[in-house]
Amino acid sequence: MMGHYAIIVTLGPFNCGAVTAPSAKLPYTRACVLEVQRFGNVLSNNVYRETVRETTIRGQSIPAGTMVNADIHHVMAHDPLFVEPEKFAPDRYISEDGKTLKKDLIDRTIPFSIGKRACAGESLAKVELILCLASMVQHYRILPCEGDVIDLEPIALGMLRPKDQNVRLEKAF
Ligand code: HEM
Repeated sequence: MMGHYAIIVTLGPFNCGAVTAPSAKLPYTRACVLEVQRFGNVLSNNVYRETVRETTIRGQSIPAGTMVNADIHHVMAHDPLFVEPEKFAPDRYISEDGKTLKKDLIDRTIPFSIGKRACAGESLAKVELILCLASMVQHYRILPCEGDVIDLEPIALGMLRPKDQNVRLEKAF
């Protein structure tokens, strides 16, 4: 609900401002996208890679030809910077001024992985996520159906898939 009001105040109710508005003007929407990606990290297993030569990491020798996996899910689900990481809480990203986002938390929100082989589509995907969420919330209130509770526990099948949910869309105006 807070996201809805923030978007309406920033962009207005009817125009297509979400398409052109700088996302810096939508801190709560950005916080929601970050928290959705942290909490519901879809590609939780990350992509397996194979070492091309023998290497050593923190004293641990890793032979060439070893399958390795950078566990991005562990960082987002267990880093102590995320207080009560099992809770869905977009507010955790908002600084005390209510306008800017906490950089240390953003730096540990890594659904696209990090380093040379990080997701090549990260910038595109981030823009799409903000636009999609802002445009939907600008026009509709998305609510659980009467008597239903939204179940945020994912189905873990290699990827973390959301369960089917029945939701109710109410025209915002
Ligand atoms: C929410 C959406 C997305 C998520 C969470 C995501 C996540 C990831 C992750 C975790 C990796 C593996 C990085 C690694 O191995 O360290 C990856 C690789 C990759 N992604 Fe995405 N991705 C998303 C959307 C996209 C889109 C929209 C594109 C293309 C337009 C894209 C293109 C790629 C490519 C080409 C790679 C392989 C990069 C490489 O091996 O160098 N992804 N993605």
